[in-house]
Amino acid sequence: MAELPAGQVHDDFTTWARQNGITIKKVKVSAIPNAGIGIVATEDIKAGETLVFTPSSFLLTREVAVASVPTLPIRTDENGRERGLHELRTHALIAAVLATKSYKEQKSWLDVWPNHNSFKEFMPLLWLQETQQLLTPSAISHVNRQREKLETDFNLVKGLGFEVTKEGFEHAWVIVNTRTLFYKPASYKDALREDCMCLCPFIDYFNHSDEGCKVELSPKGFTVISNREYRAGDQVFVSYGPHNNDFLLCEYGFLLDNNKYDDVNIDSFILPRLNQVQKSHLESRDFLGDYNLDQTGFCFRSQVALRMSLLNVRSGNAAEKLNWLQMYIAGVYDGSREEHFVQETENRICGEIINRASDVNKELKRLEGLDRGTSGSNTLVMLRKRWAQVLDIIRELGVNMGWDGGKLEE
Ligand SMILES: C[S@@+](CC[C@H](N)C(=O)[O-])C[C@H]1O[C@@H](n2cnc3c(N)ncnc32)[C@H](O)[C@@H]1O
Repeated sequence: MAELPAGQVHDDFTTWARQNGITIKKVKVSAIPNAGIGIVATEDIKAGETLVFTPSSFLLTREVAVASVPTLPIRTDENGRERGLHELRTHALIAAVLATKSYKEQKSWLDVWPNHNSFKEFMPLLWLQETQQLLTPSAISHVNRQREKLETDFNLVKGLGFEVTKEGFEHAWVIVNTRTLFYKPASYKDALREDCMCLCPFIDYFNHSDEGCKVELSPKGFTVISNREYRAGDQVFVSYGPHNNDFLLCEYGFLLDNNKYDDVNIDSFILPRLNQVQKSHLESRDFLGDYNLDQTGFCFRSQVALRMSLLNVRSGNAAEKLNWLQMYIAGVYDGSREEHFVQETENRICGEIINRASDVNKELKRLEGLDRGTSGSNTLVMLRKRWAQVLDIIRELGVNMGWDGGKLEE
C-alpha cells in the first residue's frame, strides 16, 4: 500500500503516546483512503507479536468519567427517586464528560478524533430523515433505535444539570459509539453488557476487518497481538465483531467489501405475513424475529416463520399443524410437504426486496441531481453501494434457487 501521511496532530499524538508509556511496535498511524486514519505495519510482522500496549491508567472508563465530573448535587425528585450519575448508561456518561470538556487528561488524544461534519456524512444516525428512509428496512429500524437511545441519554444528561448542546452531545455520543472497546474488568461482574465499554488511546486507531488482531484486556491494560503475518505497508486490523454491513453502516459509518458476515435482515418482509396468534406461537418457541437471508439461502428461523405463516396449506386441525411445525423445528420432519409453498413465498420476498431497491435507486437519482448539503454525495454513494450489495446477495441466492435475481438499473 502506498504510504499516506497521517497529518501533524496524529504524529504529535503518537510522539506523546510513546513518551508517556504507550508501547507501539512495528506499526504506525497512516491516512487510509475512505477509512480516515488507520494503522499500518512499518516492517514485516509475524503472527503472535505484541504491536500495541496501552496501560490501564490511560483508559477513559465509567469510573474515570465519574471522577471527572464536577460534583453534581444528588437530588430527590417529586417521586422520591434519587437523581444522579448512576442513572446514566456508560455510553451517556462518557459522552457527557466529553461534550462538557470535563475530561481534561490527554488533550492531544481528543484532537485526533473526527469532527462532526465528517460524522454527518457517514453516520446514518445524523442523516436527514428523508435520506435515512432510503436505507434498508432493517437499517432504518436500527437507526430509529439509536435515535431513541440518543434522545433518552441527552434528556437524562440535561436533566442532571450538565451544560451540553444538542450538537455537542451528539458528536461525543457518536465518538463513544464508534471508538469504544469492550471492557469488562473483574470489578464489572454484575454490569450490563452494554455498560462494559471504555475509550482507549491509540488502540482506537485500528480499523475493522472481519478477521483481525487479538485485543486482550488484563489488569495492566489492553494489548493488541497480531493474528497473522503482515508485510511492511499492510494495513493492520482488529475485528469489531461478526457484523453484517447494515450493522457496520449504522454503528460505524462504513461498508465492508467482501464481508463474510454480510446478510440481509428480512424481518420487515416476513412479520407482516404473520397474524397475532402465529406471532405468539413463534414467540413462545423463541422464533419471533431476527430473520435473515444470504447467498446460500433463507436462515432456519425464517423457514420456521414462513412455515408458520403457511400453516393453512396443510390439512388437519390447528393442533396437528402446530405439531408438524414443532417436529420441523426439532428436525424430526424435513418440511418437504410445504417446501413448494415456502419457496414461492421466498421468491416473492426476493421480488419485494428488488422492487424496494429499484424505488430507492430512482430516489437516489433524483437526490443526486439536487446537490444538497448534508445529504452529500458520499451519503448517496453509500446508499447506492449498500443496495447494490443487497442485490448481489439476492442475485447469488437466485442462482442457487434457480431463478434470475434483480439488477440495479444504471
Ligand atoms: C475505532 S475508529 C478507527 C479509526 C478511524 N478510522 C479514525 O480515522 O480515527 C472506527 C471508525 O473507523 C472507520 N473504519 C473502521 N474500519 C473501517 C473500514 N474497514 N473501512 C472504512 N472505515 C473504517 C469508521 O469510520 C469507524 O467509525
